[in-house]
Amino acid sequence: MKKAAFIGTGNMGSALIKAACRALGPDQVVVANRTFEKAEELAREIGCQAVRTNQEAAAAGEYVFLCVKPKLIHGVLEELSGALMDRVVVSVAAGVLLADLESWTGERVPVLRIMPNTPCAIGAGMTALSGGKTAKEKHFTDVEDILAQTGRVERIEEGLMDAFSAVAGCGPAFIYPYIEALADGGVAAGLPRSKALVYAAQMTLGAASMVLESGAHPGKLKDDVCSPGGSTIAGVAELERHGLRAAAIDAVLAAWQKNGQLGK
Ligand SMILES: NC(=O)C1=CN([C@@H]2O[C@H](COP(=O)(O)OP(=O)(O)OC[C@H]3O[C@@H](n4cnc5c(N)ncnc54)[C@H](O)[C@@H]3O)[C@@H](O)[C@H]2O)C=CC1
Ligand SMILES: O=C(O)[C@@H]1CCC=N1
Repeated sequence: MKKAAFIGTGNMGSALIKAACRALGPDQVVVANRTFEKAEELAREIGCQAVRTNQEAAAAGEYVFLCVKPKLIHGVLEELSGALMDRVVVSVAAGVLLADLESWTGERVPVLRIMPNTPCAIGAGMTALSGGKTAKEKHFTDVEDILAQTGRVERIEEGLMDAFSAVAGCGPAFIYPYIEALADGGVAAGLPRSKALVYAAQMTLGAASMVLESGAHPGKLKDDVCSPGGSTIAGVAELERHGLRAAAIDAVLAAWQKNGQLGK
């Protein structure tokens, strides 16, 4: 028996599969996808096993990670009914409630939800974890061990999962356009495109690390960059004039509302 089976090898599934292979070793990971060739190609790349059906994956792995679209979770669980004895189901799907997962799997199957993000692929992810009624401490710690190479993992109440998803799950897509736009500004000011992107991305990484490592309020860190009468405050004033903060808050709220609808 392998430790982890993954159903769905798309953007999020493949990021988690790579991290699980690093944490457990590829011999502990089995993967399946609707298009087998896609699972096979990933398995060949990282050395884990690909199987042709979801049932084979569930039969081979103790922790069964469901990495398909929210609307497909119910159907996949119906397909797996009878194959989940002594298994633990871990859903990655946004907006699909633990209570629904429990009703679709049957009461005796422990169920957990996780909300990862794509930077899990390089060990820089932020993932939340919630457990259903029959999930035991061992199930939490086992999932945390499987996710050990994905980055930061935190247990949260399920009621906060949609809000967490909006900030951390969707968040990378709110940051990439910003990095791209900063680089565009750099290009407009004369930097070569390839250099401008590296400078913008490394700066973003550094600024985020300052928030996490210093514990200082982002407002204070911003103030530290703004020399009186200098260039930074001129740029900050432009961001405020264009409503950067309102745009960021509205983006998170729109994603939060949508997350709540995805499982329905
Ligand atoms: N993309 C992201 O950043 C994040 C996604 N999620 C969740 O992860 C799940 C997957 O999302 P993505 O990876 O973005 O989608 P995706 O479309 O990239 O991947 C889904 C994969 O599932 C496969 N698939 C479809 N039906 C299947 C079936 N019946 N059996 C086996 N495989 C099947 C598809 O061929 C595809 O490879 C969603 O539920 C989403 O809410 C959660 C956090 C972040
Ligand atoms: O866009 C989505 O629906 C998923 C949920 C979190 C990130 N991607």
